Amino acid sequence: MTWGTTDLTVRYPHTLALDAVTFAAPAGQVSAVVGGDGAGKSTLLRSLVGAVRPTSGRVDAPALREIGFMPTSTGVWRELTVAENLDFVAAAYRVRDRTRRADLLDAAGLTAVTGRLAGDLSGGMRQKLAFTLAMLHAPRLLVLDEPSTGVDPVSRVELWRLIAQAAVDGAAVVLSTTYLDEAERAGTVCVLDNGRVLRSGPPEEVTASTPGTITVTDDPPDRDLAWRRGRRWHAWHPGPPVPGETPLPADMEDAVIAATLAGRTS
Ligand SMILES: Nc1ncnc2c1ncn2[C@@H]1O[C@H](COP(=O)(O)OP(=O)(O)OP(=O)(O)O)[C@@H](O)[C@H]1O
Repeated sequence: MTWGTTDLTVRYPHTLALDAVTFAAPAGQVSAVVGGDGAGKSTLLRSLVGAVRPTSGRVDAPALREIGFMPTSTGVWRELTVAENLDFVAAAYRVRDRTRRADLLDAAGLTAVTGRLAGDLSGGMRQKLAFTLAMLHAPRLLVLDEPSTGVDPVSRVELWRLIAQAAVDGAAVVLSTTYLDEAERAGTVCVLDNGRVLRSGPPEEVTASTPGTITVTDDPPDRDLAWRRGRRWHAWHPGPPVPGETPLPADMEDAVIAATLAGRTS
């Protein structure tokens, strides 16, 4: 089963947030949506869960009770304990399977803190609780809006393990992220800018289709066409390599930035 959108356009009063976006999220896979601030990531994810009404185009998603959604604001009740958060969602979705609940808590490393207020958890633990809540009713479509933002690198690894497992167990997982190294782990990547799809496909196809030439430099000729990587800069221009230039093979971060620059300069 594949969920997704076809030619989806969403217009807010002063903004065209999505412009004819076609996006596929197959079951058993993690599909990542990437792009800068305001690219339209949240609007696409919220459209999939029925929280945003399409201006035109189509959304294919399962019934609401078969969708799990983790919004950017984490989606936990801070004044409830971990156990009470789970009870609340279990009651709402009529989940009676205590084993699943215990297994998810265990996998998320939260078993020892079930009596703690969600508001007193660390940021990473809170994200894992939010993920557990979104997963509890075994949704067929799991939509996660920037699940790892603000999570430390160790917790990010653990969170990714849980996310990948949800896909292995058969869910179609859609997540947005601004961490482009993470997108490299997804089955497919959709690069958005200004509401348009710039690239989509498996990560290696997206990086292989990087336009123009990227080089490493200490002193980029045009800082609008360059980005910092560690202590050095990566610089981009739209043409093929010029004599004397050593082009750099793009990773996901380079590919997304180059595609965005190409989209804006063409
Ligand atoms: N409810 C709304 N009303 C009006 N404009 C909105 C609304 N929600 C989002 N927008 C605008 O639509 C565009 C896309 O926003 P969206 O939140 O989908 O982007 P995003 O890629 O998720 O960005 P960010 O990572 O900054 O949240 C932006 O220009 C934003 O200002």
